Amino acid sequence: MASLCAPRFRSVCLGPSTGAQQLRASQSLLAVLVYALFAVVQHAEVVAGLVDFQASLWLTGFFMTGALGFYAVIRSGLNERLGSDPSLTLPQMVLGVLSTVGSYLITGPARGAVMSLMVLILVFGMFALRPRQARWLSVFACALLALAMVWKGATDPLQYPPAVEAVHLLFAIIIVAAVGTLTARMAAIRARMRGQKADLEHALEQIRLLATRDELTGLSNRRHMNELMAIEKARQRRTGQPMSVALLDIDFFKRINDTYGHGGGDLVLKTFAQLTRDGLRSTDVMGRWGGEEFLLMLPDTSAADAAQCVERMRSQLARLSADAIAPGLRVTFSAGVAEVGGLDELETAIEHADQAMYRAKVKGRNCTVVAGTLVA
Ligand SMILES: Nc1nc2c(ncn2[C@@H]2O[C@H](COP(=O)(O)OP(=O)(O)OP(=O)(O)O)[C@@H](O)[C@H]2O)c(=O)[nH]1
Repeated sequence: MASLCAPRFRSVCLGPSTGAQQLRASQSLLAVLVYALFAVVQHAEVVAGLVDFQASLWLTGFFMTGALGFYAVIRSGLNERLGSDPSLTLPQMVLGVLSTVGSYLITGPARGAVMSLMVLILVFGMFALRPRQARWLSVFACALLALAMVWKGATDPLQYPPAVEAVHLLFAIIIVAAVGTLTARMAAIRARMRGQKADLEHALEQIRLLATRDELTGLSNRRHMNELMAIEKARQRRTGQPMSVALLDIDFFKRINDTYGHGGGDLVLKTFAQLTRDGLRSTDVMGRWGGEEFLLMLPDTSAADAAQCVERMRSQLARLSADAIAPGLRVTFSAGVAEVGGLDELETAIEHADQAMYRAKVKGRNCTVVAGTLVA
């Protein structure tokens, strides 16, 4: 029963969303509990005759309203629409500083203990504030405390003797400055770690791209093609659908290189890859198999349909004006198509496609041959 209630209680208190938003809600709820405890202690001070009841009531009203307000804003999700600090850390800490200074003003002889609360607030900031915010908060806390001390020293010197206030102020400045510096350092370390994490993610993405893509054409490389085909083959085994592969080899590519230079050859490869890829179904995958050779995988496609698809690519390529690459350049390719049969392994089908492509070359190039068919 308890285990059933716990998630429900959690969801009611922290909201249905998970991750960062739930963490924010739980932290603001924790702050509400800390303020409630603080109110209880303050009430004990009222009972002990150290704090005035009216003043305690006003202060308790102030910080409980503030804390519950922050919790309500975060629990409702409104904080996510409020700009760059959805955790509302800085405003929550400003509330903490104001409440602490308020408490210092009304606590009289026991006010020394209140100073430790200021440290607690700044330590909370260590985990969330940016360096600039942490410095700003330290200065704000010191300035506000100094004002409170000067004011009380001037208006209530019996309870707040100026000499004692001066000592309190000095200690407060030292402690707040030290904690503020540590907070700023911690924030800087966190910022550096965030940067390193982003660099690492970027590097991982680069490694993934390098491992799966052909650098020149942007197509899947041979290794990635093998992986994708193995996955597709496993799927095909389950569905019983046909699947075909086609090997496309640019004709007389050596001559293109010799005539237009290696740069011209590269441009032809890139243009060829772009053009042929654009005409494919989303499930078809085109990869660079080697040099000027490309492998096309066509799931749920018979060899005859695959050959038609390759012929469509051929007419698209024929319509391309290769003059943009080099005047008078004409690019054609020869292709071999093979169906990956029931028990045929992929390697066998690719071998058959390769042989068919070779026959297309022998036949005079710029044509497609389907494996297992007679060539006129
Ligand atoms: N520019 C460029 N050339 C490449 C690249 N990879 C391989 N090649 C060249 O592609 C040429 C392939 O030539 P061959 O294997 O003789 O084939 P081909 O000239 O296309 O003749 P057929 O295939 O019989 O029509 C070689 O000169 C390779 O150096 C590349 O990435 N860029």
